[in-house]
Amino acid sequence: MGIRTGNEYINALKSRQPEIWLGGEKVTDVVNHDVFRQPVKEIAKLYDLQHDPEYQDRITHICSETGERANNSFLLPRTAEDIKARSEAFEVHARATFGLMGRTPDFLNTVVTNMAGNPWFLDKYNPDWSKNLIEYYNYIKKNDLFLTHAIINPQNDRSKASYEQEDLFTHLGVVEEKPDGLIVRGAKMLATLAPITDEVIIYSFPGFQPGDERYALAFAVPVDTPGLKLLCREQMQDGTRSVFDHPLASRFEEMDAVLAFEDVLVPWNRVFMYNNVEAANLLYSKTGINQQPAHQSGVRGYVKLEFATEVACKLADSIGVDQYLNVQTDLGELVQNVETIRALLRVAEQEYETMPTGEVRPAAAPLETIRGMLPKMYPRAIEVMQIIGAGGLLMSPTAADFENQELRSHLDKYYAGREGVSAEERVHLFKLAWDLCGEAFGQRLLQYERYYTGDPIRKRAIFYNQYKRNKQFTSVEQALAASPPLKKQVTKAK
Ligand SMILES: Cc1cc2nc3c(=O)[nH]c(=O)nc-3n(C[C@H](O)[C@H](O)[C@H](O)COP(=O)(O)OP(=O)(O)OC[C@H]3O[C@@H](n4cnc5c(N)ncnc54)[C@H](O)[C@@H]3O)c2cc1C
Ligand SMILES: Nc1c(O)cccc1C(=O)O
Repeated sequence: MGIRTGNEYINALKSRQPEIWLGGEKVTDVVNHDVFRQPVKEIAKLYDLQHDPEYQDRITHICSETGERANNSFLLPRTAEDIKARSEAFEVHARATFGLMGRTPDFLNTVVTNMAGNPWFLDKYNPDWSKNLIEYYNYIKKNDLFLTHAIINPQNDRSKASYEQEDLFTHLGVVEEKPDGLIVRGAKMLATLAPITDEVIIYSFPGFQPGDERYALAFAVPVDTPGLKLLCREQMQDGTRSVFDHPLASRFEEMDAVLAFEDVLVPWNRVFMYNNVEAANLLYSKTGINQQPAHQSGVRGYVKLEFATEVACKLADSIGVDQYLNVQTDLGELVQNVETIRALLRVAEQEYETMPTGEVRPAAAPLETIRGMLPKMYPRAIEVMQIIGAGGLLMSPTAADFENQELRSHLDKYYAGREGVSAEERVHLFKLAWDLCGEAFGQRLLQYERYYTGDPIRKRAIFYNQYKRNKQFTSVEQALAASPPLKKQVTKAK
């Protein structure tokens, strides 16, 4: 099949009946459900871009092995040009959603591409696992499927290992082996966009301890596999609010779900790892899924930060406050943050690392730096937006108010911005900003930047420890060497 169209994606959703729970009810028609209708359309647009002559060659390539077209996120980079091709695809996808949808199909495509592109790692433990992964990669690429993933255990008691939780199967683990596969039970989170995807992939961030063997597993199943429940969080928009009043929230709600597996059968050919704490702890670093997906996240985060910065600038301009030094300083800081991320991305792409397998990866240090900085820079952009918009952010009338002829002339007068900015324009812009900096929708977007890549505190600590391990600190040694040891100096002074 190769690249799908938006319609093909939607038809695939229609052909399935996953068990989705939202607000105490089962969702039976996800495509036409108020909460999911528009997000489905936004994802469909991404699939359609692959067929748009303006974008096709920028975001897809002809696969040399199959002769079929595939998204560039399925390309395991082997040259600088491949990295560029991927970067371009990531950016096109991100710009289509202003970076507000983090788990668009390209994200997990990069994850599976890297797992399958490094079969040597799983081969060491069990050649069936790597064979299964390669087959799975070929399958999702051929059918251009959309995956969600859940790699974190539910919080429960974080001070205890999985096997120490009150119930052995609170966290997802293997119950038993059957002739046709594994029976798994328990929950995993935080599966973004799960209700509108085709497939679920399960693996984990490192952190397993001896005793956790049954939890040390990786597999993939269709989202409508019997026994799999998708437990959605409360929606942050109900799908009925006006696009004028909520220009972003009405379009880009990325639903998140806990995945609860109730004795689900995972066929053997979909098992990628099982019963191996060491392999589970090394999967993330050894197969490059700490690096290549971070490239996608970095590009998307850059687009989102730039968008938030532009909104803050337009907000300030619309009410004439960007003539003040304090406002200019805050906005300048945001623009410099955007430039910092852009520069880090370019360094990561140009100073790529070549693996013994021939794979090239954008450089780790700048990608890790983005990982560390975005969780601070994005909240800062939101704070600046709140400071600049001030009380005006709370005072916007609605589309219905503007449509009322009795009110209209009053609104046009009292809500106008600086000269040249009409009331409707200003209010529309302020509503867009409020979606980002006030609405629950915007708070989730902020929480996403803080945590999408794991715990930023522990990630930065790991980064420092790696830095220390690889660094000789030679310049400090050189500087110290210029002055003789203290004993000699004292002697000399005598
Ligand atoms: C909006 C959103 C979307 C997401 N989408 C996905 C997705 O699609 N798929 C997916 O798998 N994951 C997703 N993530 C989950 C993300 O991977 C986790 O949120 C992240 O790894 C942090 O884990 P946690 O939320 O369980 O926090 P916890 O690990 O429970 O941390 C809670 C707090 O305790 C501290 N803490 C916990 N343990 C320790 C420790 N050992 N040492 C020191 N401090 C500690 C942390 O610093 C933090 O402040 C998403 C997260 C968000 C917010
Ligand atoms: N956050 C990630 C994820 O959910 C899967 C794979 C990689 C990452 C990451 O940020 O490195």
